[in-house]
Parts: sequence; structure tokens; C-alpha cells
Amino acid sequence: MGTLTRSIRELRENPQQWQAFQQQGHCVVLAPPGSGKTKLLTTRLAYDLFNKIPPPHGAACITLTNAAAAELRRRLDGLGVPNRSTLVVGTVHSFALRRVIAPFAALTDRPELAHASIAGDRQQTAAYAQAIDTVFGGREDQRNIRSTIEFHRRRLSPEEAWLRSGEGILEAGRLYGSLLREQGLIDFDDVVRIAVELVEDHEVVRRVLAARYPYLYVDEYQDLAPGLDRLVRALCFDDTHEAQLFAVGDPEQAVFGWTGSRPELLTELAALPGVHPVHLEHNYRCGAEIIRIANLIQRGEREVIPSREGGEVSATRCPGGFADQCRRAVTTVRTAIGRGVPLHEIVVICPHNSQCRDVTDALRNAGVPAFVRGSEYRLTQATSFVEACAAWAALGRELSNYRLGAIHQRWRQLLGLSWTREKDVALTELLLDYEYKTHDGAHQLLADLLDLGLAQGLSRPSQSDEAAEVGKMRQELISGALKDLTITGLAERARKVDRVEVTTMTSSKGLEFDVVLILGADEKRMPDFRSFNAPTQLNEDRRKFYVSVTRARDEVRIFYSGFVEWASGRPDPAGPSRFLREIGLV
Ligand SMILES: Nc1ncnc2c1ncn2[C@@H]1O[C@H](COP(=O)(O)OP(=O)(O)OP(=O)(O)O)[C@@H](O)[C@H]1O
Repeated sequence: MGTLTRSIRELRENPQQWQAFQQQGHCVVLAPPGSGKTKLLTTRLAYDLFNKIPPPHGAACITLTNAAAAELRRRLDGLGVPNRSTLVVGTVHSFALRRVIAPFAALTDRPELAHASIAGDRQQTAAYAQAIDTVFGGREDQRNIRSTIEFHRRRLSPEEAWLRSGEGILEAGRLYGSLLREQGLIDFDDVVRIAVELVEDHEVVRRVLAARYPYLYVDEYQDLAPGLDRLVRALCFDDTHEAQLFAVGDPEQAVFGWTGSRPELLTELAALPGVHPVHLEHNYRCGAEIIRIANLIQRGEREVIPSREGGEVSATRCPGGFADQCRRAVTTVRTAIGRGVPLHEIVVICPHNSQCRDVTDALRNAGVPAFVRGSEYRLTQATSFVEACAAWAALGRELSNYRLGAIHQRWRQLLGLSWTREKDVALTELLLDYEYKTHDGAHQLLADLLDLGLAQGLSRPSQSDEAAEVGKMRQELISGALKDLTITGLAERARKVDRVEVTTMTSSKGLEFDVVLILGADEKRMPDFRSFNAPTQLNEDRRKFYVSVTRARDEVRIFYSGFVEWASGRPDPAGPSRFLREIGLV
């Protein structure tokens, strides 16, 4: 039996999943963790492509983060979905840039946007500094003003809202935008705003997009910021040319508040006339005890039903502080390995990046392979392609989990019209060559890939976001934090097996493991002390804890000390996290 058929059969066993799978018209699935939202979305898309969407029509399948988009692509690959030029699977920002702004920029008063580049972090910081300095003359706290401007840009606030935030904010925001514009740059907030304006203001844009992508699939809808929600609504709820929407999400897993997202948008979407809401309630991932604890974290607001017995949750006090938590985490990981749990079925989750780095060091020093992704560059289609090339060359197909065919497919997409069959041959030769050069600097492989055609492929205007990220990666590999990284080191970053994953609570979203370790469960860290008097933020911190716990199939091990240590080194006796108290674990 094919994987798609098997997946459809599994959905048929669950009446709610089956209802959503068969639903005609707009469908919004609201469902808890592990209830099969992503499985439902990808199975339905695969089925629709084979049965309802004949070429040249296509579909757009979008989500918020690159990691989530990569997971969608992986699952669709597994269901045997073939490539189609009108099938877009990616982030909502890349959809806005490539499928809305690039082809329709001529309709705006800024046709040059079709060739604009995405501003890098440094360019944004410089433009913010200059704009704020010009308007406020260095009198005010730059960080505060920048975050107020970002707040309004992300929410596409109307002018009155900007004005309510104080004198000079609107002016500085406008100046920031025009400073980027003078350099031929836009940032992702601009991308969203311009795409929303194009779709809302121009019927022709809606008409063309609805013809090209008559079906729109959105995963993790709760994380879309208001601008992106408007984009989806304009495409799907136009009286004359609507695309059909299939959206899945969970307001209780919204963890991207800093991007301006509001979990209520999903609930409101589900209540729109013409939308069929479907609620799922069974969790297929976690043992019953994990679900019991997860329900307690939610304070009984929503009962999730487990599909199997078992599961363990425990909390351990580590009186020696965070270093002690790391030591005990190492022991717990070793015990799990001793019981036969594969390394890649274990995850360590911490509230902060710096804690992730500390626990990774502790694991590695104890001889346990561990991987944490820092903020060196984002994992996009192009950067993950470069990592996959290193992995295939250095680790081979088995250990790397990458097929040469999948690497070639990505290569073709990145090269676009500049792809030729000879370029496939050249890529294969290059990768075979690197099998014997695994100790060379990783920057050399990137330079060779750029020379081989990647640079040309990324010079297309629609690829400016990818080009910016590859530029950042190159910089890091040549002179940044990754400057001594070898091909093997780069390969390790893409390796999916035989290593423990270490991640922040936010980035653990959408993942699943047999064993989950949560460190740093101390008040002032979890929740963060800045959330104490901010109910919205406090709720988001609770949701992050909820998301972390529900990543586990079998075991959740939580560690706390009852105090936190700040940079001064002085312990602050804040007590264990209130979340542990609420669920009766301390
Ligand atoms: N009907 C089903 N029968 C068997 N297994 C299922 C079924 N539905 C989902 N699953 C399994 O449950 C697990 C969770 O599914 P999935 O990742 O799609 O859930 P999700 O709702 O997207 O989770 P989260 O919101 O936590 O990311 C997967 O291993 C999936 O294969």
C-alpha cells in the first residue's frame, strides 16, 4: 500500500479527521498538539493535487517559519507529491515576496520593488539608528523606540495608532522605510505590507493568484501576524475570485507574540460565514500521563483525549543551580540511551539560547553528540541545501538521511531557468570530490556551490531573501562564529540521526521525540520575570511550556533549582516555576 493510501486510511479511522479531509469549501481545523493537524493538511494537499487540481493549476501551502516549511516539504515528499511549478510550499513571507510582489510590483508606485533586496540585520540596525537619531536627536532610548516602530510595522497599524504612541514615532518609522528604499532594500515587514496592499487593492492580483493557486493550505495559522491574516482573507474571501482555504492551527500553541501574532485571529477565522470549523480532540503522540499534565497546564480549559496509555512526567530539583541541571540532564540522557532510545529521539529544551549552549557543551564534554542551532543564519531553502550537500558528501546517504535525488531537486529549484542537465552532473562530481576533503573549511564548499551556479540562481529578484541569508552564512563561515567549521562540522548541522537535539522552547514547536528534557524550570526564567505583570506575555510563556511538554511520546523530565543565577553570579531565590506548582509537580 502506498504511503498516501495508508495515511488516508488512518484518517478515516477518526471521524473528525475524516470530516475535515472530505470537507468541501473553506475548512478551518482547530486542534490540540499531536492531533494530526499537519498529517491532515499534507494528506489532504497530496490527495487534492492527484485528484482535484489538474496542472497547470497549483496550490500554495504556507506556514510561518522555515523549519515548519521544511517539515511540510519532508512530509509531502514522503507522500510522493511530485514537483509542479505552480505548487508552492514555503513560508508566508516568501510567498508574499515571490508570488505577490515580484510579479505585480509594476502595479504599485514602486515598480523597482520587483528587484528590491531584503535588508540584512546590519542594514536594518543602521537605518533604525539613523532614523531615530534624526528625529529624536539622540535624546531617547533607541531600543524602546525601535521596538515601538517594529510593533506598528508588524501589525500594519493605522496612522492613529502610531500617533497614540507618542510624538516622532510615525516620522521615525517613515524615515526608516525611506532610508531602506534609497538603498533598494525592503525588510520583511515591508514585504507583508506591500503584498497586503497589492492583494487588497487590486482585483487583477486576486484574480490571477486565485487562478494560479485555487487552493490555499495554511499550517500553524495561530502564528500568522495580522498582516498575513489579512493576506489570506483577501485571497480566500473575495466575492468573485476566491481561493479555497484549508487552514489548521491551535490558538493554545501560539508562541510568536513578538511578531505581532494574535491567537484570536484563528478563532475569528473559524467563525466567518462560509467557513466549516472542525475540532479534533484526540492526541496520537503522547502517553496518557503526559496528556493529563498537559491538560493541567491549560487549567482544564480544553480536555485533550489520549490515544494510548503510558507516559511519565517528573520534576527533579537540582540544588547546584543550572550547572547541576546540566549534569543531571547528561545522566538522564545516558540512562535513556542505555535503555535503547536512539539519540535523535531525545530533545533537551531550555527557555533561553544561552542555556541551550551550556547544556550542549555539557553533553559534548560527556561524550554525547549534541546539536544546537544558534542564530548564525536562518535555515532557508538555500542554506539548508548547502548543509545537505555537506552532509551527503561527508556522512553519506545512510547517516545523513539525504538522498542525492532530493538534493538535485532542490538544486533545480534554486537555479531556476539557469539549470541545465550538465549542472546536475557538475554538482554530483563536486560532492563526490568533497568526500575526500571533509577536513577542508566549509566556506570552500559554499564558494564552489556559488561558482557552480548557485550565485546565478540566487541573483533572480524573487530570490533576494535567499541571497541575503546565503550572504550571511558565507560571512559567518569566512570570518564569523563558524569560521573554523569544516565540511564535517557543517554536515553535523544537517545530520538528523545519532545526536541529541537541543533547542529553545519556541523552536521546539512542531517537533516530536520519545524523551523530552526541560531545563531551567525556575521562576523568573519560566515564566520570564518581564512577563510577571504582563498577562498576555504570561499566557504566552505558559503556552511555551505546554508546547514543550507535548513534544514527548513517552517521557518528560523537568529540572529546576529553585533559584536563578544572573550575570553577577549572585543566586536569586525566586523558587521553582509557578507552572510546576500549578500542575502539582512541586
Ligand atoms: N489518524 C491517525 N492515526 C494514526 N496516527 C496519527 C493519526 N493522526 C495523526 N497521527 C500521528 O500523530 C502524530 C502527530 O501528528 P501531527 O504531527 O500531524 O500532529 P499536529 O497536530 O500537527 O501536532 P503539533 O500541533 O503538536 O505539531 C504523528 O506521528 C502522526 O503520524
